[in-house]
Amino acid sequence: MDAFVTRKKRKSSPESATHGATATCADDASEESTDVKLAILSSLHPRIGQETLLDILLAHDGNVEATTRALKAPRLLKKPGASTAVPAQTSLRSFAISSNTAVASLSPKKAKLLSRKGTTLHLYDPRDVSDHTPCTIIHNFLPAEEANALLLELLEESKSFEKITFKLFDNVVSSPHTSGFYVGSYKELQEQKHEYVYNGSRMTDVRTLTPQLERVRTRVQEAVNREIEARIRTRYGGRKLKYQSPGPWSPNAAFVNCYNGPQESVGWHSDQLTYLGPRPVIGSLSLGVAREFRVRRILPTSTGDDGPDVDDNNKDSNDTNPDAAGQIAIHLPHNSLLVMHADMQEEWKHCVSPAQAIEPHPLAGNRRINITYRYYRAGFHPRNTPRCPCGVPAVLRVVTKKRENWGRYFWMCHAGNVPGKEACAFFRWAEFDDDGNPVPQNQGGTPAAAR
Ligand SMILES: O=C(O)CCC(=O)C(=O)O
Ligand SMILES: [Fe+2]
Repeated sequence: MDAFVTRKKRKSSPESATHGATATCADDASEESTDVKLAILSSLHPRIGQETLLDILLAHDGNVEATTRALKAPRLLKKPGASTAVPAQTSLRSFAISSNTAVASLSPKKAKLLSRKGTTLHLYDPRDVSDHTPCTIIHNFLPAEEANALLLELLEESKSFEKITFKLFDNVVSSPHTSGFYVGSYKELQEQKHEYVYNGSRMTDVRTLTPQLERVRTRVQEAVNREIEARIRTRYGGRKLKYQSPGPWSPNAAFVNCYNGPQESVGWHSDQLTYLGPRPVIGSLSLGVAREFRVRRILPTSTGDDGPDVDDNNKDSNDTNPDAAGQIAIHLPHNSLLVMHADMQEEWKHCVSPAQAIEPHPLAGNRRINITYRYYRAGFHPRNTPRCPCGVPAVLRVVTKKRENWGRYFWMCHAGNVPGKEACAFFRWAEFDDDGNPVPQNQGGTPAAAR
């Protein structure tokens, strides 16, 4: 087994060098653990079952390149009676339970090792999700009748949902799914309509939480607070992250998304920090048709640009290589609660990509309903945050692409997202205390060019 972890890196062979991603995977894999190697092999050879892959990997001393070469040999693939069925589940946990040898060789893993350029790692098991992503998932979260009652209520609501429109460079585009926005009280509803700005516009359709949304909010709140505590204890070394709110998470708003059919989706993005503050936690409940939620790390580059030309949905409009970090797909079945933890929004992007096929749900047909419960922090109410000279509340963003200043937060003008309006040059570094509360600053901004 030592060979799995101590083998030195080899140079690419001329053969592998002609096969871009394959060459990279094979070279880098030589020092990694069995499960990582299996994940890579599974991505390179999706038609071959994991037990077979493990057997062949073991027979080749843990050498991924040799295993790949052997797998290309026709006798292995075309053996009469040999199964080449696509496994229903390609999760790390299933690698682990498929062989005692694999269990023995498992080591603590880092997500960055697991997903690779051009590959997608599929996670089904809650332990895999919490080990390899900044999320945790609870399956069968609500009692079945409660989940169904909420689903039916929101299917009815969703009949009047609309697509969100926003400006992307010079075009006005609309989201490839519909949504509705809910808050806890009439007062909050009025504030949302008159003080908050989203994508450069005021929201006209704001609703108060329906009875089921309200009831479920309490359950989500309790579960998410438990998950936050567990995450801090088990992953953050016992201390909350810098800027993470120390208080209990108490959701006061919910975006409800409806994906009607396999083609409806949401593109790669991070959720806006403007009203949630830094290091936010989000509780995301899925109902109806099961879909894949994909996540990937944001890779900083020396040339990356976090400047004003990036739209404020933090969409990947200027990302030329969205696959560079590899992707992890988290399976979201009906009645599952996904918690996006405090290390998610600033460091990872997520999306719900179009599906090739979906399995209709008995109550929802082709529809998937998703509720993201969110905690709008008082310190980030627009009356407490900077406003730029155009009169539009500034948006809060974080440097994620440039290595220089990576992780620094800033306020910038949002008017570029208002159709027909040009953004002004308002820019100011944001300052927070350790708990993520804004530190009062004088009002002046700095021209973007002077950064
Ligand atoms: O539908 C989902 O699971 C995710 C939705 C989402 O990312 C969002 O509303 O920001
Ligand atoms: Fe999101």
